[in-house]
Amino acid sequence: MSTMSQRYLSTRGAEYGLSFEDVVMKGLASDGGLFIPEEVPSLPPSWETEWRDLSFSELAHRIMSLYISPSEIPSEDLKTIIEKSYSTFRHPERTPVASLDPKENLFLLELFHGPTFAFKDVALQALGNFFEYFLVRKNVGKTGKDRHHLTIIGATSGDTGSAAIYGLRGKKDVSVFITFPNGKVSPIQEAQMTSVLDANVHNLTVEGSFDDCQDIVKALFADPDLNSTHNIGAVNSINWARILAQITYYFYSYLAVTKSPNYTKGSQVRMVVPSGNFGDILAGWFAKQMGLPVSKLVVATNENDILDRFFRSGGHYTKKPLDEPTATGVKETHSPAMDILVSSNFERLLWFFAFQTDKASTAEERRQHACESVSSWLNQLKSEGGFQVPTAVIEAAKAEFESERVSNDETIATIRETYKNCFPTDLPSGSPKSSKTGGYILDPHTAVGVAASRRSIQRNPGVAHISLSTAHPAKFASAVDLALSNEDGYSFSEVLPEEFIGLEQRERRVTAVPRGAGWEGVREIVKAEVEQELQGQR
Ligand SMILES: Cc1ncc(COP(=O)(O)O)c(C=O)c1O
Ligand SMILES: N[C@@H](CCOP(=O)(O)O)C(=O)O
Repeated sequence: MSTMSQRYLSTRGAEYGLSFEDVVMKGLASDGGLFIPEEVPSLPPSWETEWRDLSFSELAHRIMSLYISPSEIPSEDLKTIIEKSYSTFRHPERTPVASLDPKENLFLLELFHGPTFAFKDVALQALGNFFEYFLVRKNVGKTGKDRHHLTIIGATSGDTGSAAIYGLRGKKDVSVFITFPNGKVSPIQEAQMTSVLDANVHNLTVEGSFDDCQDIVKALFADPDLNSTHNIGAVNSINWARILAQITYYFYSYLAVTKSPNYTKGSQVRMVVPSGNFGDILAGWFAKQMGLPVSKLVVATNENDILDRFFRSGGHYTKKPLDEPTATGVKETHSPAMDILVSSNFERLLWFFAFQTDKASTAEERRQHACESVSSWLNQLKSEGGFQVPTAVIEAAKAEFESERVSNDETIATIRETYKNCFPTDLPSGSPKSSKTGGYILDPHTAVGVAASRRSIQRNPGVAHISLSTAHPAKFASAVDLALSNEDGYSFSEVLPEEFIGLEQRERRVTAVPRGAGWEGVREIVKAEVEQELQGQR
């Protein structure tokens, strides 16, 4: 038997009553919507005492069990999947917390201790193992063409791609295609992806931006031809498993911070999240909705600020700023993984706020209305470039969220000021700091979050802030060098993990999608490369 939080529906209403396996394997719903649980589960009443001293994997097991029926994945199997996923992390705590600025109650949640040094590993190590688990089960006793073969298609601005590749390389019955914007990911990120030569890994460069790559992926999901011949799957945060796996570190860090000697007992906790596609902070919202006592979630954007404009404009979600109608798309910033014009996961959040604020008397009617509202908003986004949500929806959103926009200059200044002024004494092993001065070295995405945290602290003195550190600075050498090259004791080579040494010189494999080939061109490449890969196995 499954509970409502273990059953899933599409935000646009065409599919409902799906299992966790269905939504993981499909990725995107057939109506273009995103899968969400029919209900957000509540926490057991004694969760805080019971969960306080659990390991990261044990905590993940408790949380995931609320969303995955044991009739689908027996509890012991789920435990094995989780333990395998996090055994690849370098730090025993998996996502440790450091006291970045104890005087200000500012903590940093380090999410970069996984194989590719970014927060995406937390979800993509698990997703790779979920795929493997379901494929092994589907293929018992099958051979050759009868085997279920999954074709993963993803878009990346740098981090999802490498984390997905590391989560899936060499796995049986799955091919992974990653599209990324040519020249717009950092050299280390590009090398991380293209130096993986396993036969089931395919990198494709696209002329354009991350949004162009994301549009190609969505068009491929909507293509009946490809879907009837290949089983298409997703690794982007459109895949529900990505959001689910990330919920764990919101609980883990809350419990870690409230146990820290640097935490003032009883003070409220805010969490600040550098945001692009809204997948990371959405997991925080699920945690809060389940009952995690976080007083506010703060969305931190770079100059690609559609989310910040939504909150500040009273609920207008629009690709182009109202006062900048001639703006022509995504800006290139020092935090390139967040150079995203449209945040795909926002649809999930809007669905819940539409559902919660609807006045209909039954949950069934409210669900249907929420699907209708979301479908109409997303249609408007496509046809008119934006939409306005009702007052009740923006008010509900503001009760849970605040937002900050951080400029390029502020990003660099924050990396510099942190290096000069923050010398945490409780640093986890593998944290990036100068061995001469002890100054902490932020990556530019994390710096966007820290700058937003500083502003939030000014308005809310005494409130504990957990700022999410989403990547290791070594992935973004140019921004870090720009901020620190003149600073005493700084040397980039010192923060370079041994895993990155020589990476850029390794042999690579990548296919360039011809300019103007569009999603149809990508489809033909996918078909040809899958065929070639399968022939190689026969
Ligand atoms: C390093 C880094 N920080 C922040 C983000 C933004 O996260 P999200 O897209 O889940 O909002 C990304 C990309 O997604 C990233 O790679
Ligand atoms: N920043 C991301 C962009 C893709 O977002 P996703 O979270 O939806 O996979 C990246 O690094 O690729």
